[in-house]
This record gives sequence, C-alpha cells and structure tokens, in this order.
Amino acid sequence: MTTFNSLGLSNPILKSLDDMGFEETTPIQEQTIPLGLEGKDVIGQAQTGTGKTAAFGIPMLEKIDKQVKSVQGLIVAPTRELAIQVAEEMNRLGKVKGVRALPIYGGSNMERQIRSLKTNQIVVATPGRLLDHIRRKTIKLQNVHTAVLDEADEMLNMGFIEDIRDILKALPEERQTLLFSATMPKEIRDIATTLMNNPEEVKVKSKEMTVENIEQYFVEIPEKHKFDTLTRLLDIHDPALAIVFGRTKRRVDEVADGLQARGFSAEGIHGDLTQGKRMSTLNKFKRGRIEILVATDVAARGLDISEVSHVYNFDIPQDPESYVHRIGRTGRAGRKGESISFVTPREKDQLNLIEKLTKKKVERLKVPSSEEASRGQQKVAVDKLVESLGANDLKNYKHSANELLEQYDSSDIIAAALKMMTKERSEVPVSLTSVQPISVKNAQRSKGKKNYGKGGNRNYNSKNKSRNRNFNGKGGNRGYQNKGRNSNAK
Ligand SMILES: Nc1ncnc2c1ncn2[C@@H]1O[C@H](COP(=O)(O)OP(=O)(O)OP(=O)(O)O)[C@@H](O)[C@H]1O
Ligand SMILES: [Mg+2]
Repeated sequence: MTTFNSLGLSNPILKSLDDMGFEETTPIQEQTIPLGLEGKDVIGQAQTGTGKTAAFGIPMLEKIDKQVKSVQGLIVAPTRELAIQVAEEMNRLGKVKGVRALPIYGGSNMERQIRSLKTNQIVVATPGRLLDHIRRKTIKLQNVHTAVLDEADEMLNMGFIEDIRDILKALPEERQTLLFSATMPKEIRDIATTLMNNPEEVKVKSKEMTVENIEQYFVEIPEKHKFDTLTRLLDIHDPALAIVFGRTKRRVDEVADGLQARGFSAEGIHGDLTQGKRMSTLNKFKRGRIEILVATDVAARGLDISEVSHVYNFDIPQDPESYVHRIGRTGRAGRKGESISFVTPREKDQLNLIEKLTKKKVERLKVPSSEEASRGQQKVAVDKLVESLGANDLKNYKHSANELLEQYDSSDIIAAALKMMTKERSEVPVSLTSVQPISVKNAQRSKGKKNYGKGGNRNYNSKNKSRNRNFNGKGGNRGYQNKGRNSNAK
C-alpha cells in the first residue's frame, strides 16, 4: 500500500486528495507521480478507470507557480466532454492550492474563453479550439512547462496527429511532455517518442489489458435479431446505468428511438448533435434521469460515470483498442461491471482479434428467450417488493391488505401486485437499417477513421451523487481506498 503522503506531495495537494477521499495511490499513480515530479517525460499506460487523470494531474499541479498568472500546464483531450471532465478533476485536486483549470472546446463562447485565458494557469483543451486560439493569438503559451496528451494514442491517430504537431510546435521546447492512455499500439508509441524528450515508459504490469472487475460476454446473433436481444438483455440485467455503443450516428438514433418506443428511458449521443444537446443528454444520464445512453465512439474514451453497470456493444467496434475503451466505461475505480458484445456470425474473427489484444477470453452468453426476459422483468418487480417489505412502514396499508385477504387467494393478490409493478414491454416492432458486418480486413483498412464528427467531442461533469460509493466494496481490488467522503466537493 502506497499513500500519497509517501510521495512527498505538498500539504495543499494532500489536503485536496484527503477531501476527495483518495487514501492510497493506484499503481499508475504510484509509478508515474515521482517521475512527473522529477520533470521526466512519461508515456503512461494503465487500464481504464485506474486514475490516470490524477497520475498526470498531481505533478502538474505541484509545479504550478501561483505567482505566475499565465498558462503553465496544458492538457489536450479528444472530446469536449472529456476536456470538461478532466478540468473538473483538476479543479478538485487543485482546490486547496487554489489553482483552477479552464476547459476550452469548440461550441462554447470564444470571447468568454479569451477573458478567462488571461489568468488561468491550467488549460484543458480539445485540439481544434486550442489551435483556433493559437492562430488568433488569444492564448499565451510561452510559460507552459508541462503538456499532457490524454488518450494519447487517439490524439496521435490519423484524425488528430497534424493538429497535435502544430500545438506542440507552439509550446516552449524546454518542457515536460506526458502521454497517457489505456492503449498504446506500437506504431503510435514510436511516433510519440519522436515528440518527446527521452521518455520513460511506464506500463502497469498486468496480465490483461482490461480490468478484471469487468465480466466480459458476447452473444452470437444475426443482425436482424440484435434489437430484440438487446431489449431482453436489458430487462434481465436491469442495469443501474447502461451505455449501448452503435457503429454509426444513424444507428445510434435508430436504436435510441427503438428503445424509447419499447418504453426504455434512453437517449442517443453522437458527433452530429449540437453541443448543448450533447451536454444535456450526458448530464441527464449522469443524474440517472435517463438510464440508457446510446452512443458512437464519441463516448468511448475517458468518461468517468461511476454508476455505469453495463456496456453493450450493439455493434462490435472497428478496432480492438476501441473495445478496451468502450467496455472501460464500466468497472471504474474497483467497481464491478459487465460488458456484452453482439457478434454476428461473420464477425467472429473480429472478436478473436479483440481477445488477442486484451489477452482475455470473452465468455459466450446464451441468447435469452422472451420468457427469460419476462421472468427477468418479474424478478425486478419481486426484488422491489421485497425491498419495500424491509424498508417501508406498511402500517397504513394493513387494513386494506387484510380486507383483500378475506376475499381473495393470497398468491393471486401477490401475482396481481407484481403484474402491476412489472413494466410489460409494448410489442412495438422495431426494424433498423442494417449495417455491414465488420471483417478483420475492413477493420484494419479503416483504422484511424473514427466517428467523432467534426473536431471530436464529449461532455462531462461529475455531479454523480454517489460517486465512489462502493469504493471499499469487494470489487476494490486495485489498491483503491476511499473514505467515502464527498469526492465531488467543488
Ligand atoms: N487513488 C485513488 N483513490 C480513489 N479513487 C481514485 C483514485 N485515483 C482516481 N480515482 C477515481 O477513479 C476514477 C477513475 O479515474 P480516471 O478517470 O482518472 O481513470 P482513467 O485511468 O483516466 O480511465 P480511462 O482510461 O477510462 O480514461 C475517478 O472517479 C477518480 O476520481
Ligand atoms: Mg482518463
């Protein structure tokens, strides 16, 4: 067990960490924070949900000179939502020291950003908007001593690499550069080292690339049965929050509409929606006002929403790295999660490729029947009833209950109550426009062409009421400790 105390951090940062309820370092934090403090360039690779943000954030905050009122730390992230989320985590970490991070991203007010940029010491940006500021000379970067590429392999992929080169050129040569991601294909790592100064590579030793607290399943199923299978699985699993990944924007819209038609609380998110719509959908999801988020890969990376219990790959992802990030939206910070990938018979090779990369076997799940689904729904109602037996004061209902019992058979009464509580699905037929199966050959060819839409994006804000709730639960097997205090203090 390594405490943050033993890393020689300053009191204000230790106090923030304590306020956030962080007690022990995670492995990536233990290994990279000392290197970061020494000023070394670092390529850090560790599994999803294991605290990479604080791993690069803590040393950056330690090195901010509060007297210097200009940007000293720059973090670049692939989507808006992720930029916002990372800025929020930096703000929590920097709260006691009094350092604030400013998220800058496309679609938000440029003038307001320009005003804030004059005094902010840390900026978290998406590449496109940052380049706008650089070209308009509305951001001063000459005092930047630390630059981070979060989701580094994505940032150095085809869609972003030129922007990143331009951004790095605008920074002082004398600087520290830190790259983090859960995945780091060799060819990207090679590009990365050319942009850095003799980097230390830290790869947290672990047999598998995915976290062990995510149970990974697949169902083999023809394209035309996918939707019905999804609704059955949702009825059986009754997820707290679930993300369903689809391959294209159209697909996401169709699946979200279909789920709504069948009575699920679902909304879609993808790169074609306005910034406002994306933010509001994501915020609703975080607050549990919608239970199912249907998304393209725009939501695959970095998002930290602790209540996500299930990830469904409605369409198997184009590249194995994307699989790692998608399923990593659950099972965060030691919590348990489940992922279920839909594989059409022609896509079996793609699944093998994923298993090869992650070094983990994905278990086959039987396609559930509609009877199993309705038993699943009933079980949800039964659980609720039993819970209510334990928790509620039922005194006021006793009189009516006894009257009913005099007239009817007791099991009939319970059956009727359960029927009323069970969300019987409407049988609305839903048909989706079919998509081409992914073949390993196609997947290789289209590598790097992601479905981010212009500029790539995401949205975060961690108002999750019970974040870190189960931190010390049985799933907490990655050296996490959390006192369960309010980690959202702002
Ligand atoms: N040492 C710690 N103790 C307790 N909780 C922690 C610790 N470090 C980070 N966390 C929490 O764990 C969660 C996941 O962290 P983070 O988002 O940084 O993961 P990540 O490694 O960047 O994942 P991804 O690869 O998906 O981006 C966050 O809610 C964060 O606040
Ligand atoms: Mg991250």
